[in-house]
Amino acid sequence: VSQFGRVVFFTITETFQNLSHLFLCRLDHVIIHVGALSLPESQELARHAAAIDASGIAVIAPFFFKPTNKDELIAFLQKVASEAPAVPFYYYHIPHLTGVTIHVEELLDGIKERIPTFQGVKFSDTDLLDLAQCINKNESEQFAFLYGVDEQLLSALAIGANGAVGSTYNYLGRKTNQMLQAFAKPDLALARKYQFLTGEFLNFGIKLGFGVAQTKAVMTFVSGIPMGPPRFPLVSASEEFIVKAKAKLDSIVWPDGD
Ligand SMILES: CC(=O)N[C@@H]([C@@H](O)[C@H](O)[C@H](O)CO)[C@@H](O)CC(=O)C(=O)O
Repeated sequence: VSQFGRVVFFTITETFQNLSHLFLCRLDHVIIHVGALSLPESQELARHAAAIDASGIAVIAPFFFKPTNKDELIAFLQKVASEAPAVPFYYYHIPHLTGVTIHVEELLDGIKERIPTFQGVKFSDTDLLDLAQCINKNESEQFAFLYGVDEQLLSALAIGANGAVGSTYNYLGRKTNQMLQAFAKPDLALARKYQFLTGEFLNFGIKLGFGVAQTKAVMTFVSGIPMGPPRFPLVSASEEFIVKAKAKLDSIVWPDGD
């Protein structure tokens, strides 16, 4: 994970239909998301992930009856993690979807004592101050900080994120790898050029109504693998979106042949 190895991170219930395709390629790590509104359901998913030798499990904060402070959130996470006591555990922070805005910096304080398998965070938030504090305060730990706002990955790298998980890597992965190489050199001007391409595509898509359904449509036309429709209340992307998104992506991916 920390060397940007190939990582797949998904929700069990969302992706069973695609598993046959998944197993056609070699993956170094499979981190299974086992979060759910119901604690027993989440625990059952954690036990299942352990039984099938997942490389890790991840959990979002429950978002109907929400934890209101760090202790409540840790207590919930601990009850899930303890069902898979030998499996590395990741907290999946995605506050704009869960509505749980407890700072990760706070959560990490003493987390290893409560959750010995704690391995890191999937950080899907634009609050880079929180991420920076997490990294700064945990330098002596080997935590993985997997950033999840693709259009801001370069900024997260600059403050020490050591991995990434995101939807655009399914279709702008090569550009992102080029960005990582430029960042490692370091050639920041070149890295920015690649980062801006992701932003350009998303900005274009957002104006047409971009979300999970549209991501599935893009992944389908890029890979040729049918991703299936989204679940209600989401509805499938329109033909108009698909035609325009395809043209835009082609103009971004192919102009210089790389
Ligand atoms: C809300 C959402 O879908 N966020 C994505 C991003 O990759 C996002 O699509 C991208 O940054 C565009 O905004 C990831 O953080 C989440 C994700 O890939 C996942 O949960 O599988």
